[in-house]
Amino acid sequence: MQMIQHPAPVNLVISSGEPAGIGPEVSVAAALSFLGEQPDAHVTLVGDPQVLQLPHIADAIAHRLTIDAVKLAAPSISGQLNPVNARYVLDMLDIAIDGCLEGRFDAMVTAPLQKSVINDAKLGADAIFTGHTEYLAKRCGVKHVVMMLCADLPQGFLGLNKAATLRVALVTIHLPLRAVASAITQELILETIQIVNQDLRHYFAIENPAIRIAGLNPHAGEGGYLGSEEIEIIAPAIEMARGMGIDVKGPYPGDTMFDAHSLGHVDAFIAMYHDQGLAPFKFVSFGDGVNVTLGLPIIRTSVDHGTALDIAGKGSADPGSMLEALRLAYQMAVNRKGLQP
Ligand SMILES: NC(=O)C1=CN([C@@H]2O[C@H](COP(=O)(O)OP(=O)(O)OC[C@H]3O[C@@H](n4cnc5c(N)ncnc54)[C@H](O)[C@@H]3O)[C@@H](O)[C@H]2O)C=CC1
Ligand SMILES: NCC(=O)COP(=O)(O)O
Repeated sequence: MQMIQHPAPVNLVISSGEPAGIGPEVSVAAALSFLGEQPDAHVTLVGDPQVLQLPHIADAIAHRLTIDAVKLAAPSISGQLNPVNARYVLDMLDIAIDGCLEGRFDAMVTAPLQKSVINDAKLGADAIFTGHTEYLAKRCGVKHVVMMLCADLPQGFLGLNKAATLRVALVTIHLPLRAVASAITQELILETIQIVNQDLRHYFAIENPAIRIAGLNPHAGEGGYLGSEEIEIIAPAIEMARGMGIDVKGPYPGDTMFDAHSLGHVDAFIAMYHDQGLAPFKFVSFGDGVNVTLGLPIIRTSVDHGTALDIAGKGSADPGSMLEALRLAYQMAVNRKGLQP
């Protein structure tokens, strides 16, 4: 008799983020919903049980949830940042990263942390802590990673005649605006296009991704009268990528690149800097978007929102983005393993 093998469960790990923010509460709520809908998933939730405040958990999912307890340095009060607990936040991240690198977890999902309090804690790092993305790149020994945000938009929204997915990737990430123009090089743009193209194929099962890329200046430089980066840097990088067989078009003016009609046939939009890409993204999707780090040897997804200190501990935080981050991490892990969901 032929035995049908049940695929191994997909193991996800959650770092529950800044303890004074909404990270712990959205992590618990989303993990329980996700385990309820996905019978072959296992979730390890990392954090201090005092902060996580787990409710009663139904037997049907309790055996697929593990708590990896990390102790806070000092009791946490919702809405009040305490640099003493910054090490705790990084320790949780390290547990998730190490577990993914060692193959104990298939993917990691991060709740929001507060960048400022990590810096206030002066943990001995020589560089400013700018976010998970850069921290993950460093910990994984990768020079270039790409931040990409994704959201499913329903039929009817923005006049869409069918549901579509908006994906927005960034060439530069957490940089002061005045540093952006000098950071943009042909090499950086070409590598960004290559990483987006490769990971959309690998993790998102898109065979030949169609990519649009923005210019830097108003009207994409207006033929050189409003800036020369499009002519000297961006267009040549696009040509190189096209020469490698990548379906990328641009540079488009940043203010008109995102149009609802293109959502059906563009798999990813690439913006030159944080707010060029994330302002339009959050305007249409805030609340259930997902932040993915591309170019890593591991899978990492995250929420599209911050620590929301103003509502932490009040029970009003929406776990929707965290749930979507779990769903996407699961799907990416399944696609990587070549398994059918
Ligand atoms: N993945 C991460 O770790 C991220 C961390 N951050 C960090 O978060 C901190 C605060 O950022 P802000 O710009 O103030 O943005 P924020 O997203 O924390 O808050 C903006 C507004 O949205 C509301 N909000 C956010 N998430 C919500 C949710 N799930 N349910 C209901 N309402 C929600 C907040 O109450 C607030 O009014 C910063 O330190 C930033 O670095 C920001 C984005 C992502
Ligand atoms: N705007 C997105 C953001 O700040 C999240 O950054 P990261 O912590 O995921 O690097």
